[in-house]
Amino acid sequence: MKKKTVTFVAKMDEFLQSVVSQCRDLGISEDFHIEGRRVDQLPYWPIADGSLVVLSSKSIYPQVAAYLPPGAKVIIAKRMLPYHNLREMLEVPKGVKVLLVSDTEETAKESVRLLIDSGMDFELYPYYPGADYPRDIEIAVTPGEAEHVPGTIRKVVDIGFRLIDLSTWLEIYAHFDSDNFQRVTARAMQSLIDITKQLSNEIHHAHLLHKYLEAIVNRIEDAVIAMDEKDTIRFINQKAVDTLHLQGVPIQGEKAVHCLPPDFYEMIRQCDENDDVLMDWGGRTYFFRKMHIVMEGRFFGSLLLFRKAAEIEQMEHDYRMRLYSKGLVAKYHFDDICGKSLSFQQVLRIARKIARSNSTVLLLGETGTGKELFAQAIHNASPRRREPFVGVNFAAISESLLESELFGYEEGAFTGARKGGHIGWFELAHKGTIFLDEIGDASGAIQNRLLRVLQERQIMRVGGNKVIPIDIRVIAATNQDLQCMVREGRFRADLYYRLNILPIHLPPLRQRPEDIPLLAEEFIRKYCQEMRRPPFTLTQEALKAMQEYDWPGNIRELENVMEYLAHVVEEEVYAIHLPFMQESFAVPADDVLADECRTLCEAYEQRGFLDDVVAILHVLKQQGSGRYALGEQLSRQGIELSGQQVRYRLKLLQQDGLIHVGKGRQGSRLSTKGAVFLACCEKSRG
Ligand SMILES: Nc1ncnc2c1ncn2[C@@H]1O[C@H](COP(=O)(O)OP(=O)(O)OP(=O)(O)O)[C@@H](O)[C@H]1O
Repeated sequence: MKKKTVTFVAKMDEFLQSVVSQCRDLGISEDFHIEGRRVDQLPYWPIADGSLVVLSSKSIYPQVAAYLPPGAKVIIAKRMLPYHNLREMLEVPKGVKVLLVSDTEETAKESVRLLIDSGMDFELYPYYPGADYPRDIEIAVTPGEAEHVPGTIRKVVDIGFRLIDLSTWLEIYAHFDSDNFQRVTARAMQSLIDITKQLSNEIHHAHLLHKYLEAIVNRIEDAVIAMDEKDTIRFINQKAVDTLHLQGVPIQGEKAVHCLPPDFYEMIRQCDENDDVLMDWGGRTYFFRKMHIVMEGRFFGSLLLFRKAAEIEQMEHDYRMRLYSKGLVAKYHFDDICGKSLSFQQVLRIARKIARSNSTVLLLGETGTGKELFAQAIHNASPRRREPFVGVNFAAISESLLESELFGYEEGAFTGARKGGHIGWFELAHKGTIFLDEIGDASGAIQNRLLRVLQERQIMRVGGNKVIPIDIRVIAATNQDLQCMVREGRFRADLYYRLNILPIHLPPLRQRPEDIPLLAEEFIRKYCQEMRRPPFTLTQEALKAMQEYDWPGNIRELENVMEYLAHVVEEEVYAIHLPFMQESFAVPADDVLADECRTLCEAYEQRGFLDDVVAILHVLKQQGSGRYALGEQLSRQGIELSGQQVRYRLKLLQQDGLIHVGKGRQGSRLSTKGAVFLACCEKSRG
């Protein structure tokens, strides 16, 4: 039997195409011959006689009327939203203003009604070409009419053309007295069941995702609370529940003001967005941060993160310990640097200022003036203090190793290269400071590579081809005259200018003698404490000698002298105790003490004790010692003396004032006279 014809008429092709696919999906094409006409095609493509005519909307009837076959039955299609596309609508945040865009006022309003009926929770505004609309709307939804969306809209969700609804199909089947409509409803129901299944799967997935996120947030070390724009708590993790002692209190979905501790709520209310603050609550200090949750430009609430400050300090401590274990830590601070002379105070002031900047520093000064100390103090006073401090000494490492140590190397870069490659000092110093000590000793080849690193702030490992960006602050130091080296062509001028941005000149100790007593006292305290012995004092005579001395080794030399004295002197230090005086003091021709020592020397020789006595005094010159340890030391030198013999000789030396014998376990030490005596004996023996 020939199929009856149903002709659909619409303004747009897209509508007709969607009808064709709907007919195919629901099996309608098996019962009827389906035709489609655009309104503008009707003058030259007539509708067949006997065809049932279905119009896409009432509004086109006046344009169609003239082309209807005589006696043709006309139905106005009722339309429904394509539910299988509504999923996209779920991505639009709830409660926002949405523009519903269609081609006519009638269809726009109808679509709004359909969306509201389907439970969509938006503020919907119908829009059609020429209509007015609130300008703050940023999202539009359209049933296949995207070309009408105004240009101010940022995001468009096209849910596709509205479909013909079941009641219209029923009308079509009824018109032709066909019984097959049940099959159509069965298929329509099946497609609804499919959509429902799909949605329920998605809800299941969303539920799983929520659980998954909950598990993650519960594992975060921070306490986390998320509140919506009305201050209702939407999420709280276990850490926050424990910290605020909220176990068993209903929280999720409750107003924060009703369930959080009042003083805590007040505190978070006053906190500014994105501000890291330390706050005291419940007798503890917390590190606190509040962030606004903004999506699609709309405020959705706040996220609060907080944590005990002590925990953060512990973390920082652990991190520093890791750096310590790798030796990447600067231990000195400006407070450890002694010196009250005007010239030194001036240097300290400049260094403190420079520390705050990120620029390259060049420390200049003789050996032992404190260049490394300053480099560490500058790092520790800089914003990079929590990051690594890596010291490289160009004088202490061989040229062959230097390049690979500085820049690292890739696996297989050379014979003996470690598996997996090796990270270089520049990379280790990333985010921190690199201290290039004795830079004047860098070879020409290394100077070239250093210059490139300083210019480009990136390195390439030896044997590698990957450029690694590095963020480092450079502090260089030298006791050489770099300017002179540049003039002589031994140091690259461009490297010198790259380094000499913030120069600091450390004065030699001889130029600030007023600092000597203070520094000496500091070192006496340090070494006496270390050796667990009572502190000694410097006599005026000793201090004068120290202030007149040249100190070629500067503060390092002063420190060594104080360490030496801590070993060899008892209570008071005279000039003669000072090692640098001993050479000049050795055998002063007209000195009474020297005469006395010479006589003693002869006396010991006559008694046959001289070798033993000189050996004993030598041991005690190196360090103070108890009787038993002294015996052992002498035995190692091949001088075998019984305990009794050692005791006897020590008694003689004490009587002659050559040693001081300490109380109890303190042991014996060389005296000033002992030092002169030793010098005399050595001199007389040649
Ligand atoms: N102003 C100071 N106060 C206290 N200690 C100091 C001071 N200056 C230097 N020192 C001490 O002197 C010793 C030498 O200092 P440092 O190693 O920093 O000198 P340097 O100029 O880098 O020497 P070099 O050029 O030989 O490497 C260190 O033990 C340091 O602690």
